[in-house]
Amino acid sequence: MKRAIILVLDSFGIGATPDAAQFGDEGSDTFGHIAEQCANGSLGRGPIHLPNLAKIGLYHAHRESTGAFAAGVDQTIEATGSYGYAKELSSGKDTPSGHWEMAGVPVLFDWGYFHDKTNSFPQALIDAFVERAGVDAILGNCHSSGTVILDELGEAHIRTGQPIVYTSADSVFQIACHEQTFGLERLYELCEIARELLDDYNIGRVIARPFVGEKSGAFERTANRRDYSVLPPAPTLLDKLSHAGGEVVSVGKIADIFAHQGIGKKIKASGIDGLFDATLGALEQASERSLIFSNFVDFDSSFGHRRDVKGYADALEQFDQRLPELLAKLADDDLLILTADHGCDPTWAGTDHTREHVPVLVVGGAVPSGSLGQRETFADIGQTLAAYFDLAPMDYGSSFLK
Ligand SMILES: O=P(O)(O)O[C@H]1O[C@H](CO)[C@@H](O)[C@H]1O
Ligand SMILES: [Mn+2]
Ligand SMILES: [Mn+2]
Repeated sequence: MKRAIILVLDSFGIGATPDAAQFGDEGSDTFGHIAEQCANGSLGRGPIHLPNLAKIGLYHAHRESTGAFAAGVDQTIEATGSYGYAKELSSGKDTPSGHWEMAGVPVLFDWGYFHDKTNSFPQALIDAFVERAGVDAILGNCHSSGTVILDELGEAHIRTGQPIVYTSADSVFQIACHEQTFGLERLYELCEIARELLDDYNIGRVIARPFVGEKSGAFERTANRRDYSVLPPAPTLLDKLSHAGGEVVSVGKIADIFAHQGIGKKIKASGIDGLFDATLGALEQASERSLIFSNFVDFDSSFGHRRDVKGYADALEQFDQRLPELLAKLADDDLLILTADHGCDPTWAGTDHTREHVPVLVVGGAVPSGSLGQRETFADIGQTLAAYFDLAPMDYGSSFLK
């Protein structure tokens, strides 16, 4: 059977790219810095232990990317998979760019951004949004971490009914509203209004950020997050496979990231275990010529952006422990690719993504084992899958298949 699985460990970078300085990210290394803090004892836990990822080449890929093994890892584990690391061709270090590029379509234009840290949004945009949304005003209007801003403005939002609107270094317009007092459906309506208004500003995503709780310090964001993305700039591997009669199964937020283009089945799940279970379930049901595409968002949203180094390390180990279950379900011709969409070094200043190499770890008989070396673009993944599924070649990338 020919089935492919892509697991995206959202934000799991393995070392700065050569152009990282242009992003203020020179020296960033999501995996390396997590491993370093685990090994030096500052987190109150021992060295990081990812034996199953190491067996398919994670430690070696990181060493090729940075020049040295990560601190405290077991260097004696032999890498039996195909492993390498990839640079990003896209101009940004955001989630849609990373995912579209791995599906063969890099983002070569510049997104629109709201650069100002305060009073971030143009008055004309705020006026149009407030009027169409039927609210008195907005709260926020600044750059912020999504959890910090809830502590600051969550109570005011409940009191006034005014939506909290914020952005970051990403091309995003995020709207946080309380699920009960404001209403989830109404939040989604506001996001659709914003999506229409923001096309003029070339903004990649509007994100609904529902939350619950009553008081500052006790607010929690829920799994009902929804991303409203613009369409990818060209047909992706997903479109091509779907048109050729294959099936693309989205697990987690993949469908949202691709603006629902080229997706057959959509499976929602949350948490590392929930997403892993959903991926295993999808694989059990998958027929010939299907692609299961899973995004593990928690690495990014719960740990990377939160600068929670221990949380990130623990989550990686949790993921690693689940990996053998998936490997055991692979048929001979299946192809499994583990990768990431950008970095989000939890030891880095600020709360934004970091411009990093991503791991490219491949399991499957079709790809020769050993080092895949440095890949010039994430699009090598899309090109490999196009070849694997006998589709016309993508415009970018070169295949790992010989
Ligand atoms: O701080 P939170 O709300 O998690 O926001 C983060 O999540 C957004 C989408 O990945 C990014 O733009 C980043 O700012
Ligand atoms: Mn991401
Ligand atoms: Mn992110």
